Amino acid sequence: MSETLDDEEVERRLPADWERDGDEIVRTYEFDGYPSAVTFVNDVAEIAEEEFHHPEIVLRYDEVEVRFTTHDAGGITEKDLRLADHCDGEY
Ligand SMILES: C[C@H](O)[C@H](O)[C@H]1CNC2=NC(N)=NC(=O)C2=N1
Repeated sequence: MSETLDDEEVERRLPADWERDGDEIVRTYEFDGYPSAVTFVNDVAEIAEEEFHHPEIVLRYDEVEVRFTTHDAGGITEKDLRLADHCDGEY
């Protein structure tokens, strides 16, 4: 099982544009409209399934909020940081 990262390491390694919210990391991506937001959600869902590490996603008209935490570990792990990078790569 993945080990949770300590506060300093999360702060140091959190990708730009991501924030920490308790035991989660979160980023809100902005889009020019709903269709492109939905496309992004599908891209994220594909990666999440490939990596078997799934975010909470809130789909709004022109933005998508993505939240990661590692439920199995009860906090933020390497997996969350890695998936955050994957999501940024799809944006
Ligand atoms: C049984 C457990 O849900 C699975 O091992 C996977 C599925 N996707 C997951 N996604 C996230 N974000 N955290 C997990 O701990 C996790 N676990």
